Amino acid sequence: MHTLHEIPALRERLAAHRRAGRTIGLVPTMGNLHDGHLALVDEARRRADVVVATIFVNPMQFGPGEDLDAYPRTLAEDQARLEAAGCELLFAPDEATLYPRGLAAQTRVSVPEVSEGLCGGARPGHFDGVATIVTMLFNLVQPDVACFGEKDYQQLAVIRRLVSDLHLPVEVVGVPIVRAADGLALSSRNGYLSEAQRAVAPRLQQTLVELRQALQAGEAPAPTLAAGLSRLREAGFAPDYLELRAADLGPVVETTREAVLLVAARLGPTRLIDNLSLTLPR
Ligand SMILES: Nc1ncnc2c1ncn2[C@@H]1O[C@H](COP(=O)(O)OP(=O)(O)OP(=O)(O)O)[C@@H](O)[C@H]1O
Ligand SMILES: CC(C)(CO)[C@@H](O)C(=O)[O-]
Ligand code: BAL
Repeated sequence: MHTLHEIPALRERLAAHRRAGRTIGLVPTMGNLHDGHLALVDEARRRADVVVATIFVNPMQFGPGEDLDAYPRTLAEDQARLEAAGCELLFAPDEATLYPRGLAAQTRVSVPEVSEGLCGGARPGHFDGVATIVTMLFNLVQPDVACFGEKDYQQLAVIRRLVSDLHLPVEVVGVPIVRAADGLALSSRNGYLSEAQRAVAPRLQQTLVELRQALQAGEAPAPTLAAGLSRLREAGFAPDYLELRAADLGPVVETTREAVLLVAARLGPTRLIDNLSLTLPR
């Protein structure tokens, strides 16, 4: 696997692959890779000839007081994992390479509606940062296909809308959430949890499973979600939100069948997210 830090070297290598008629699959990440990221690499390998991963802890998507500085940076371990997973190219630029004029002067991409509420409500400006960097990575790599995790459900919806609105020639593929044996969705931020918090963390997914059962049994959403919030607080979480939305993140209406439960909650300083799809009864 080749690790590249500069844009001209990336363009040169990608041009050679394109001249040879190879398709390109992109896996954007912030590094500190785990089996969830490797599932994206596997999917990209199935769908394209050459897999390009990127590692960049994007400052534009972090708000003041968030964990930009603390975010784990583990390049050597990540390179070994990507190489073993069959990734051909790793692009790991630094901030000055991607934002040479600095963040304040940077052109931004904003995706209305789908960026609002949920994580967009709790983290103002976050999805502008995500949409901007993903647009930039799409322009730099020009992939045929790009893989993103369904764990970041709203992010995936934002990226799908961005690709649709700007007519970008890339196929966006969502990859199912990879979980630990006890159900906790894998996340780099799980590494922030103390042993005691790690023991509590699976309650997040368990609560979603319980709520899904109740909703599918025909219980009304509002009191069911209120009971879920109480259960999370009793377990020690400080929830940012717990919501039931239509699968496209629109509001649930009388005719909605395909829906999704979405949650973000803090355990101490660590912010965890999760979601669970469900079919609502008639
Ligand atoms: N458990 C998982 N299953 C499937 N995809 C995942 C999982 N965790 C992360 N991803 C996906 O990997 C890509 C890179 O995500 P990122 O580097 O932010 O990882 P992360 O572990 O989710 O980190 P964070 O703790 O910052 O949310 C995203 O598309 C994300 O949805
Ligand atoms: C898509 C992404 C790599 C953009 O920085 C990031 O939001 C992530 O890791 O999910
Ligand atoms: N996994 C999405 C990146 C972020 O939390 O900033």
